[in-house]
Amino acid sequence: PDAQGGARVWSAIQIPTVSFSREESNTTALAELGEYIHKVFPTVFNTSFIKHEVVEKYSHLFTVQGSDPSLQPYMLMAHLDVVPAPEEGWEVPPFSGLEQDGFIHGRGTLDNKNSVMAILQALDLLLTRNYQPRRSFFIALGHDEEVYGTKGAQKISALLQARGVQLAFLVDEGSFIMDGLIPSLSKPFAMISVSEKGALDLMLQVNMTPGHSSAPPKETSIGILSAAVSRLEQTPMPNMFGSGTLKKTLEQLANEFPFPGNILLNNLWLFRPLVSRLMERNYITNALVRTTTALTMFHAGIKVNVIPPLARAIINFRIHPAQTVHEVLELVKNIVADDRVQFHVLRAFDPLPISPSDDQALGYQLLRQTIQSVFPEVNIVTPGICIGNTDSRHYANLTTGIYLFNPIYLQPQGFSSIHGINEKISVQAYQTQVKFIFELIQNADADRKHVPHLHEL
Ligand SMILES: CCCCCCCC/C=C\CCCCCCCC(=O)N[C@@H](CCC(N)=O)C(=O)O
Ligand SMILES: [Zn+2]
Ligand SMILES: [Zn+2]
Repeated sequence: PDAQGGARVWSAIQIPTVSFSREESNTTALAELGEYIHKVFPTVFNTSFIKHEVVEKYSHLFTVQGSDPSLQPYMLMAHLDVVPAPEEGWEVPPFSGLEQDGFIHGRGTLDNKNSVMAILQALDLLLTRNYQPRRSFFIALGHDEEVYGTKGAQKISALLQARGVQLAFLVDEGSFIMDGLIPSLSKPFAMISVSEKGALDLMLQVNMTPGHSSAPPKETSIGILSAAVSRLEQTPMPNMFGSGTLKKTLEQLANEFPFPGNILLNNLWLFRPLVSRLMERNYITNALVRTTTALTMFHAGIKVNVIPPLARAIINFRIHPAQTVHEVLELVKNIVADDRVQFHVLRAFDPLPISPSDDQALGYQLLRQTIQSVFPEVNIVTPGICIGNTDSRHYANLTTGIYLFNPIYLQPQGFSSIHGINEKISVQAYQTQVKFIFELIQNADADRKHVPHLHEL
C-alpha cells in the first residue's frame, strides 16, 4: 500500500459526519465526505466495470463487475457516519485527524472511516495494477449506521433485493484481533463474528395524578418507576453459557490460556458452572453470556413543587443468541411485577442467525485464510458473537454468510475509545488493513479447488 494511506484517512477524519439521532445528522459533512472519496479515488469512480450509485442522498453503493458471472458476488461494508465527540477529555481535538507519534487521532479512526478508506484504497491499488476481479462484489457504505441504518443500509439492501441479488457472503465491522480483552489471556486471537446479539429498546412508563408536593401521596410515579428499573438492574437476565458459539470459541482458545484457565476450558464438561460464573466477573465477558440490561434514559418531573404526572425510562437490552425478544419481554414483566408500570416496545429485533464457519463456508474460510497470511503471528482464528449491532443485519435477506471482522488489533484502551475518547489508529495498522482487503479481494477470485483444506492452512 502506498505511503499516502495515512494522509487520506487523516483528511476523512476532519469531516465531522456525525449522526446525532435518527432525525438529525450532519448532512453537509456527509455530502462533503462523498465528494472527498470521489476526489481521492478517481480511478474507482472512472473504471468501466465499476458502477457507482448514491442511495438516499448520502450512502454509496459500488458494483464491481467481475469477469466470471458464474461466481456468486459478495459484499464489503463500512459506514461513513460517526457518533458525536464532545472535545472534553481528548488528547487532541476529535475532528483534527492529527497524525502524531505514528497514530492518526480522531473520531472514526476505528469506527469506521478506517474501513471506508481501506476498502476504497485497496480497490484503487488493484485497479492501478490493472486487476479486474473474476468474482463480482459490492461495496456498501452506509451513512446512518450509528442511528440504526434505516436510511442507508436498509435502502441499499432493498435495492439489491429488487435486483434479485443474492450474496455468497458479506464482511462488515464488529470484531477484531482481540488483544488483551479477555482477563489472563495475553496472546492475541482473531475473532470473526458469525452473529450479533438482538436488541430491545423498551420504554417503561408510570402515570399518576399530579398534585401539590406539600401533601404527597405514599408513592409517586418517580418512586414506582425507580423501583421497577432498579429491580431490573439488580436481576440480571439468565446466564446462557453452555451451548453455541461461545463454548466453541473458548474450547478453541483453551490452550492459549495459562494454568488453570487451560484446564478449566479443556474440561468444560466438568467446569462449565465455574467458567460460566467467572465469565460474569468482567463487563465484556458478561455481555457474552447473557442478555444485558442497560438503563440508558430516565425522564420525570416538571417542577420542584409538583407531584410528577409522568415518569419514563428507556432500557436497552442486548439479546443473547439463545433468547428471543418475546422471551426477554416476558422475563422483564415478571421481574417488574407491577401493573402500574406500562411497557412500550420502541424497537426490537431477534439475534441474527449464526452464519456458517465450517470448511465449506466460503466467506469464513476466505477471511481465515487472509488472516493467516497477513497476520502469521496470530495462532487462533475463531468464530464469535458480536455484542453490538451493525448495518449487516439489514442484509440478512440477501445472504446466510454474515461475517464481522476488522483486521486490526484491539486492546482494552482501543475498545473503550470506540464511542469514547481518544479514538486512534496507528498508520501501520491502517496500512495493514489495506493490505488485508487487497489480499481478500484476490483470494475471493482464487480457484477454491486449490485453496488448501482447513487443517493444512
Ligand atoms: C471469548 C471471546 C471474547 C470476545 C470479546 C469481545 C469484545 C468485544 C469487542 C468489540 C466489540 C465492538 C463492537 C463494535 C460494533 C458495534 C457497532 C455499534 O456501536 N453499533 C451501534 C449501532 C447499532 C446499529 N447499527 O443498529 C450499537 O450497537 O448500538
Ligand atoms: Zn461502526
Ligand atoms: Zn459505532
